[in-house]
Amino acid sequence: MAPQISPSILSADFARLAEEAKAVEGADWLHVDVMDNHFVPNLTLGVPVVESLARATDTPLDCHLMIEEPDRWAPQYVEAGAGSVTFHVEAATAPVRLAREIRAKGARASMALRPATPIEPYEDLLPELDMLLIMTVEPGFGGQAFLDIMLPKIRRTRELISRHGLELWLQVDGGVSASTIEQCADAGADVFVAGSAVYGASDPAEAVRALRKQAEAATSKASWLHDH
Ligand SMILES: O=C(CO)[C@@H](O)[C@H](O)COP(=O)(O)O
Repeated sequence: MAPQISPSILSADFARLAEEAKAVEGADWLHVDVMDNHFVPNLTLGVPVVESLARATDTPLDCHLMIEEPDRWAPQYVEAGAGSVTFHVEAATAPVRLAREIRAKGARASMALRPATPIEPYEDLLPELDMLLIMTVEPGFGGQAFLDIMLPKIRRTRELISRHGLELWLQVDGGVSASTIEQCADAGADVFVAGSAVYGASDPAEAVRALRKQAEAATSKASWLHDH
């Protein structure tokens, strides 16, 4: 799959969300950070804002739920118009049932891992998912430095995906920028969330195009793409 870019609205101006969503039309997804001040120490937005955003943009919404009780809430984000819903495995009670429910309701099912959560215990769950998100910062805030100690986990996850012959997308989120996106692509990521690198730029749409170009160039040279 060609690399995809998903600008994170956490770095956008929340008073102008519709305009900010339009400013990145041309991106593959709009990444919507849902935080409840329990799973992470920050509070953002909920179902009604996602419903409004879905009406305001043609870009599909990639909702990242950094919340407790995702089993209860995730289906409501599908109903609100999300094209992809990511829950955290650390918060989910029944991740397989939840992934199946998200898919049955018509969205892509995605599972996220905090930096300290290993992938190996979840190998058998991968066929239930459309995307796996490896956090490359501690979730909660935009603008943090990329954790390069996550690169081996990205590589191991890409190997598992290839070994099982899965179509699973591998997303990275946190500190992804012009300085780090190539390392992520080389390690095996193919969906890139970028907040400050897009909304902090003078031309967010151009920042998306530039990140995509870098990711495409790095992916075309990456061994994971050619060795399998
Ligand atoms: O989920 C999160 C933070 O928890 C991210 O989506 C950030 O919003 C990404 O922001 P940058 O690190 O790219 O500035």
